[in-house]
Amino acid sequence: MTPDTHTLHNAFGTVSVSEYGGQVLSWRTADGRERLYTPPNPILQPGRALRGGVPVCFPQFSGRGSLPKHGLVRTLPWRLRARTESALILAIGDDDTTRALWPHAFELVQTVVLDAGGLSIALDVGNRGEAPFAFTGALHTYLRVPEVTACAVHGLQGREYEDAADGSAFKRLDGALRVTDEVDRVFAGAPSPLRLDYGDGTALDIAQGGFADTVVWCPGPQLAAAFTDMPADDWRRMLCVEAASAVVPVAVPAGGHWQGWQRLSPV
Ligand SMILES: O=P(O)(O)OC[C@H]1O[C@H](O)[C@H](O)[C@@H](O)[C@@H]1O
Repeated sequence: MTPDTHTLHNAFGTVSVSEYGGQVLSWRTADGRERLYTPPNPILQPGRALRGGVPVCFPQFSGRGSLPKHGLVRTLPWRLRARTESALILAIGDDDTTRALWPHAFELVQTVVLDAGGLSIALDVGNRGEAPFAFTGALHTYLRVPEVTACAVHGLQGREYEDAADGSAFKRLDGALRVTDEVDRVFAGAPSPLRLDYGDGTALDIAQGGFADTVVWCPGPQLAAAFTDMPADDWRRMLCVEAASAVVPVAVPAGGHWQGWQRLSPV
């Protein structure tokens, strides 16, 4: 059965969110420009992560633990909890599948808002159990770009990062971040906002809160050629700028909540 996709259209554009993974799949600004990358023929298969849009990674970022890569919720059904003229709210809680791998009672509530400020996605992590838990995670945003090698990400210059594409070596970024090959960088305690200059006279401001880190990822030509779920040359069409808490796990006390968000504002 194809999971439902919910679409919201207002004066500021159109956004679509799938119940599969609670994943934002498309965001068009009022000028009709698609701002998120998804492959032309996305592979929708139960249990398989859907590439593109904004996957929600929880309770584990990437391979930083013993759970499946990027955690559990990107391959599970979420449900629409509410919608307004400017927001779609989706939620997921623990079930037998999640408890078998991660024995905690949780509820995630994702609020996707389309307004004059652009697109904002807020994630509320609730601990419904009687003991504290800790998680890592991210809003793994795939930004659509006209040509990634023409782009520059400003705001991270002078910052130290962990280079996951080079044995997790720690390095320092000189100048703007540019992409000519594989990039997989974790900036701990990253500043906000960043500015993505598309290289065509337009830009996107990327702000975040709650999430401590920013991860910038592009597979580059070699990795992309090995992917079965996107065309080999599409590494040029995407750049992931992810609001993440990847380095230091977030602790949520019993009955407590944590909130993190990312906001994308066209300039
Ligand atoms: O291919 P996926 O499982 O969706 O992961 C895609 C990417 O996510 C993050 O950005 C990680 O830093 C990368 O190392 C990883 O390759």
